[in-house]
Amino acid sequence: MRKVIVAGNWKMNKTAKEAAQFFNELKPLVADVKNAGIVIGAPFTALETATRETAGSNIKIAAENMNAKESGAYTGEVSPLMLKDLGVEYVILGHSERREYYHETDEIINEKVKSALAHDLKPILCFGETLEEREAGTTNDVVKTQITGGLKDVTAAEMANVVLAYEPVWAIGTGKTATPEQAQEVHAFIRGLLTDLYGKEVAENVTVQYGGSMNDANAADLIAQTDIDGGLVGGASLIPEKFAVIIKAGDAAAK
Ligand SMILES: O=C[C@H](O)COP(=O)(O)O
Repeated sequence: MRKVIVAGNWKMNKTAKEAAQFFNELKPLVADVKNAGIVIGAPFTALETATRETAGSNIKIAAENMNAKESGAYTGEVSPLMLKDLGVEYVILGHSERREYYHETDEIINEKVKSALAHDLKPILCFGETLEEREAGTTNDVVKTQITGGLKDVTAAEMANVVLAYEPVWAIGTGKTATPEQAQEVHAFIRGLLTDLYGKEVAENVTVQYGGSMNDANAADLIAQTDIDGGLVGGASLIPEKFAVIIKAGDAAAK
């Protein structure tokens, strides 16, 4: 059964104190959510607070990145063992901001995906085209390259623990959300690609989120699309009341 998951990606926002306040406000707003998964991606410095404040609740915690290695001379990096030690369950990987600002390639991202799975962390693998690539008509080529590159050597069995997030770069942080039709067109392509890679049964059960200016006003129409299974939300996930509306839209769609 394909799971709808609504995830927030706080990016470089919220101190540990602000994170505690956020969860105190969000938890009562979504306590009755039973059908959709809820995940919050928080900065490394807020992860311990986040897992403590959500222990025993229906909210799971994600890191926003990780190193593929378990330990070593990698100044400033955080390992999968460190994330597991904090009770983190998911890790966002391959976000376009990591690809753009920190030059993460499909090969680097694939190593991280495989390491996350090897350490019992669930990767949320991000991918998506730029405006130039969309205008050039190469959206499907870009999405195929990033998915096949990011999932290289990932087995059909491991796909049960993988979440995919289609995030058109031109929609991230811009307020220019893809229309439900635009998003569904690419999500249908992704479903077909997964069928080619892993077979129909696996493809039908992979959660594929949409991300890119999803908010409380447009979430329901996006998540209502056949092949959109929730969202990966940036700006709108920083505000408990707004993010609760998006979570409830996912919960309604999951019924
Ligand atoms: O990971 C989240 C995406 O980057 C979307 O961010 P946004 O909702 O602020 O456009």
